Amino acid sequence: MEHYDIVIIGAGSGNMIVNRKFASKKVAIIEANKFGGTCLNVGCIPTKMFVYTADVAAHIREAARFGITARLDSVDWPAIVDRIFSRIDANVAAAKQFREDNPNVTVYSTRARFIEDHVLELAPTDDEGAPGGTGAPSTGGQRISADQIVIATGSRPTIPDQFSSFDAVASGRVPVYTSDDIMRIPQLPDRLVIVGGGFIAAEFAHVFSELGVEVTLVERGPALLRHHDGEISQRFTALASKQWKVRLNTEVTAVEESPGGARVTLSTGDVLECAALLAATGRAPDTGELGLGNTSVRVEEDGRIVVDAHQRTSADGVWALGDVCSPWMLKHVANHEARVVQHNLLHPGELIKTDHRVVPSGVFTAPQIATVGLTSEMASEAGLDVVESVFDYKDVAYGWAMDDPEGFCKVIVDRPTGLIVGAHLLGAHATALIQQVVQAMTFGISAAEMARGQYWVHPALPEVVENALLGARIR
Ligand SMILES: Cc1cc2nc3c(=O)[nH]c(=O)nc-3n(C[C@H](O)[C@H](O)[C@H](O)COP(=O)(O)OP(=O)(O)OC[C@H]3O[C@@H](n4cnc5c(N)ncnc54)[C@H](O)[C@@H]3O)c2cc1C
Ligand SMILES: NC(=O)c1ccc[n+]([C@@H]2O[C@H](COP(=O)([O-])OP(=O)(O)OC[C@H]3O[C@@H](n4cnc5c(N)ncnc54)[C@H](O)[C@@H]3O)[C@@H](O)[C@H]2O)c1
Repeated sequence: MEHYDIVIIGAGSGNMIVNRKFASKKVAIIEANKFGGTCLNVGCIPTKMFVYTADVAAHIREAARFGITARLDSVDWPAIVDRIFSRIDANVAAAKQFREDNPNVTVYSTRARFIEDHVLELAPTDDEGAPGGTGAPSTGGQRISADQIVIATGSRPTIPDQFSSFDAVASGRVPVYTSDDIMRIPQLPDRLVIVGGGFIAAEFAHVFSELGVEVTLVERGPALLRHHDGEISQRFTALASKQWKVRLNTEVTAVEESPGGARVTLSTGDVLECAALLAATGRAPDTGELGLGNTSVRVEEDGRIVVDAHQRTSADGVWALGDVCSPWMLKHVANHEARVVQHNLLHPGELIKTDHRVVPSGVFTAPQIATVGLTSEMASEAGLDVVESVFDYKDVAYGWAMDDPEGFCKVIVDRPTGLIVGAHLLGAHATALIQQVVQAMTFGISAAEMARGQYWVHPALPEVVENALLGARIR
């Protein structure tokens, strides 16, 4: 049996662990699907390339408001897909080649499964599953062992259980797309039903509707993005309902084949006709086929691997990082955790801890949304004494330039300390504007210091954050 110093399962964020400091280590990286994982192949990067494309279309549609005559004549979907994936696919191939060229690294392009804490079995190499994989575990594959094993197997999309009871879906006559495959469909559907109302639903609704597709969102809860701050969720739900058809408190009760594609029956009794159906109903940690039952690695009820602050699992010498163990399924969190594991593998006597105190996120929809820290609801539940301040884009000069009627920035400040405990933005460039608040929160800069202890470029958009902070000044 081949033995390694370190084996990494999953070449998403796991792939960034190995650098030249590992040159003296014998390493194996096992990837069942594509190098780069979710973010590069089917997640953050392609979606944002589609979102930018959709934003270009939106600017053309809005041009008349600014006295510019422009018309969106047509959308060339194959050209859009080609621009995005020719770049991504080339990167994926280069990343894999780079690893294969590392003299101390062996790349296994297959699925791994634990036989015991430090022994893995590799599935036959024709197992070409989707991210997270579909291939059954092999019983006759090669076995390898390692002193240290890093589980970085990410997460996979979930499809509501009831869908498997629909004949048309179970037989494959009506495909249910997920974020894994919707970006490479051969042609744009005329009508798309998206089930779900979270991050993925909000981003794809924006993309497809700006490219000319009629979009209906079917969300089982009472609002979209409902785990966000209440004011963000409410305002976004209202704005979304103007752009797309939004069905709240609703579920899909039947899916049948129809001449145009699919006929979708809702719990309200309404029937929707569509050419394509996208499930955006959440993601689950990808542990299903890892054989964790053969190990002493503990798993939460929701399938997440239990890790301590150093990213150690309950099995000695087995680590985990990213979506497979994190309550935040976000790439910047997976990257941070990978850096912690990287350090800890190299310095077993000086372990460092993961810092999850200030984790921001952005939803690249229309309008953009960004958030960090506590929501108003969380602050109130925690019984904190806080000051909240909201400032609208329309009340700063750059908001005039953009003619933005709906954007706003909300900051939540802890009264006793003057420190910012949360910030929430809805509006253009929200995902960039949040970064300065992340910085203040991370380094303990108070709202007052942040507002008046520095210059703010005039008349730039960050003035909306400056003014929100001024509104929350305590002293
Ligand atoms: C549509 C979409 C958009 C997103 N947009 C954003 C965004 O804008 N910003 C953001 O922060 N996050 C975003 N995310 C989330 C982000 O992509 C993930 O949090 C991140 O990629 C997780 O990284 P990871 O390394 O944990 O897992 P992954 O990148 O998923 O890597 C896991 C790898 O392990 C492999 N694997 C699994 N099981 C096995 C096995 N048994 N053997 C061998 N290999 C295996 C998989 O094939 C996969 O390549 C998005 C996600 C999606 C789906
Ligand atoms: N920009 C980003 O950072 C970004 C983008 C995309 C995805 N992600 C990550 O991926 C994760 C998964 O995204 P997601 O949008 O799939 O999940 P999500 O948890 O954000 O949203 C899922 C939504 O689907 C709804 N839902 C679930 N089952 C349903 C059903 N049967 N019928 C109708 N509605 C149903 C839920 O109520 C929820 O609103 C996110 O939590 C996020 O961590 C991040």
